[in-house]
Amino acid sequence: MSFERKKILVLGAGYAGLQTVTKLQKMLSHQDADITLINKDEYHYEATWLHETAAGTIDWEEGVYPINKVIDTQKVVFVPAEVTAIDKESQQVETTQGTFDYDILVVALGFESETFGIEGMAEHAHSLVNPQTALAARQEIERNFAKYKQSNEDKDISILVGGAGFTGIEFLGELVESIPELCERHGIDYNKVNLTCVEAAPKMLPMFPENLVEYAMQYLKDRGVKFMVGTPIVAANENGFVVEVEGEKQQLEASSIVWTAGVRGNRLMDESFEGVKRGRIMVNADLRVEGYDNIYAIGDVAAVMNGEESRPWPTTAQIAMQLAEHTAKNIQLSLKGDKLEPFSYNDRGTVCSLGSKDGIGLVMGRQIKGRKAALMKRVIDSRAVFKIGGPMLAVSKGKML
Ligand SMILES: Cc1cc2nc3c(=O)[nH]c(=O)nc-3n(C[C@H](O)[C@H](O)[C@H](O)COP(=O)(O)OP(=O)(O)OC[C@H]3O[C@@H](n4cnc5c(N)ncnc54)[C@H](O)[C@@H]3O)c2cc1C
Repeated sequence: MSFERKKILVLGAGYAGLQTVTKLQKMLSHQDADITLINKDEYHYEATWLHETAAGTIDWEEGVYPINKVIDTQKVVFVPAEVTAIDKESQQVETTQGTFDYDILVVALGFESETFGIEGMAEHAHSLVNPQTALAARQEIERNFAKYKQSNEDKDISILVGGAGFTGIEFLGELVESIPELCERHGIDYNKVNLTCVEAAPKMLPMFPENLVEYAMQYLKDRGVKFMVGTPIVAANENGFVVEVEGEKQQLEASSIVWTAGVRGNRLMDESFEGVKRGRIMVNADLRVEGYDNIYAIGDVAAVMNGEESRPWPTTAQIAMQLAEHTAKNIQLSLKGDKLEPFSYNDRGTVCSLGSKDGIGLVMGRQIKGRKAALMKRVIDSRAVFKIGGPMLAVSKGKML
């Protein structure tokens, strides 16, 4: 390829940013471009495994790997730093490790918790947005079990989960697996543990057909989970959630509260671009930001339109990785002076785990449940590791062995 050497700057090393870089390093030679990747931490984390860290079914180290392990350091400079500002006019990005110029920018700064202004939620509830927050939830749950045994109280141990969406249900699926073991370790009767899921909408898991939702709900109910659907949480405090039932406010007491009902794109997006809604910016068909031919936004910071339904695709790891592959391809085309290609999403389906041995899913239009779904989930999780890090990483970090 012969063209002027460009500076490509990629922000964020989640599924979107890291997949972009690992593709670019294969597609471009050192003479073609300077590639720099900036990420807060020195490691990549599997965000789709955070509920497992939070419930204690995996150690947090199992869901992370060093970024240097998957990048070609001959072609990519990795800078561990926090991005603090994006200046589109001067084509510069400010970070805690200095200012970086770019010719082409890929913004892949991912998601944060969204509490929709519910009073006290951000201060009092745990969220599952990165390994630190997931670990904090787990440590508090474990501390409460240890304290309970020592206190000789006759009160139950209560955990409240806000939200019966994908993350809330997957988290409950892990909890019903880890809590019996925690009870055994501390000599606590499992019947003394209250697990309650509170959901404002009348229905949980809206992306799945009714029979699969029923299956998941029954699976969790059989293991002691109580559901309060159609019950909005109006506040959170040191004692638990305040909910509204038939117009009356009620305090639900709990030793741990976890909020899983909302995510948004990175707040830096609202500060850096116009027309951003909840941290997500609408992108053109070729994944560039309107008005900026040299800026791509991908993953959870992007609203990518589903042409058929006239609304954006839900933000997922699956689409983030496809957006990344497409962005790498379009960057290569742009460097050659060729026309960019429009993105088209290949939705392969979704699997919601219920712990490590069960689950529900819609894959290639077919329904699956039980052990088959659990196995499929392990395949999906391992595939993400393989796609970014290749076979060696899939062997050491994947879930197939
Ligand atoms: C518990 C859970 C389960 C999920 N399960 C599934 C699933 O089964 N299937 C699925 O497809 N999706 C799932 N998702 C959604 C999926 O995890 C996200 O859609 C995906 O992580 C988005 O990828 P991303 O690369 O855009 O962002 P992220 O994964 O959020 O990565 C963003 C990266 O940017 C870094 N960063 C953020 N801010 C800064 C900054 N200022 N400076 C420097 N670096 C920064 C972060 O540290 C991170 O490394 C799940 C999410 C959760 C929470």
